[in-house]
Amino acid sequence: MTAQIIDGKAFAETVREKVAAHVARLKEVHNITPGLAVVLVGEDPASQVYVRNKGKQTVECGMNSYEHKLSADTSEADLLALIEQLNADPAVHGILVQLPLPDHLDSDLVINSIDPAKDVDGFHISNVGLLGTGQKSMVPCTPLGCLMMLRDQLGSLSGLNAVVVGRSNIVGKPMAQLLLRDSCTVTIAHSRTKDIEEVCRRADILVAAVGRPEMIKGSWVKPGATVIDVGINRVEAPEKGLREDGTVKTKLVGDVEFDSAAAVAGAITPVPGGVGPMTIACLLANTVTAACRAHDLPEPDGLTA
Ligand SMILES: Nc1nc2c(c(=O)[nH]1)N[C@@H](CN(C=O)c1ccc(C(=O)N[C@@H](CCC(=O)O)C(=O)O)cc1)CN2
Repeated sequence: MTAQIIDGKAFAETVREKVAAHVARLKEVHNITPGLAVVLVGEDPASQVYVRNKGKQTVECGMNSYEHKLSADTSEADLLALIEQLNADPAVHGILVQLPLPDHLDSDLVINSIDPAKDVDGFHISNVGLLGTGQKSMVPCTPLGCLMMLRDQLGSLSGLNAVVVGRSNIVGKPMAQLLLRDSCTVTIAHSRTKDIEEVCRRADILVAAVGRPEMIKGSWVKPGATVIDVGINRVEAPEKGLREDGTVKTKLVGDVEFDSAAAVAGAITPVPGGVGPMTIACLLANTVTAACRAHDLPEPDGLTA
């Protein structure tokens, strides 16, 4: 294995330390405590874990955490009423609705009902438009985390060929916008892309965000490339044996076949322990940024795009 492993867990820790330091200053100098409201609808087990971790890390950084757990059959009207209440609450600087939402709720409608200034996920249509036109916006957490790791690894990204595999609104598209803003030559590849392996092999920066376990093989990676794996896929791992109930144990893998890619790449993020921890760290960073903007105060250095 030749690639340097980019330690997202350690990097996220440094981001959280910066957040905590800025929160302490906001409290001491301005008597402001940033507040993050997280809304969870339903009982999806993975979402419950993410929401618990968000609340815990928010408090650990010195901010206020407001958790709203709603039953899976919550009506759209009730959810929109809660968001309206949070929009109006001056103690709440950031609002996040955990995705995915149950099928009967219209995610676009719900996200677009959040005050764009409090939209710490950066998913509101106004923030999408601002990012796309190079204006100040809230930046989606996962792509922001990827960008921070890339800048830390490579310094200037200017002129590099970047290929983003995946065109989701949450990761692929905003990731491409951020790379373009850093003057990369950007290609978005997806399920219909012709010669996708060849397209990927041209990438100095390869970001995998397709949600297909180990789709991208080492033979798709340009020697020395920086590979960012956004995928979090739970797959059966017969090599780990059986659980007590007789079912096969599972493990997490990314969208990149790690061993073969690490043999070729210059640097690569692992799964777990790569992009995932940066997602929550960047959410905390966005919350401090939102609080600073709400009070017309200078934003923290190095925590925005
Ligand atoms: N409103 C949002 N919903 C969702 C987002 C989001 O950014 N905003 N992203 C994902 C889930 N997510 C945060 O919400 C998230 C995913 C993964 C991790 C993480 O730390 N993963 C670990 C592995 C965890 C495990 O063992 O399962 C890792 O990769 O090391 C954090 C946050 C969808 N919904």
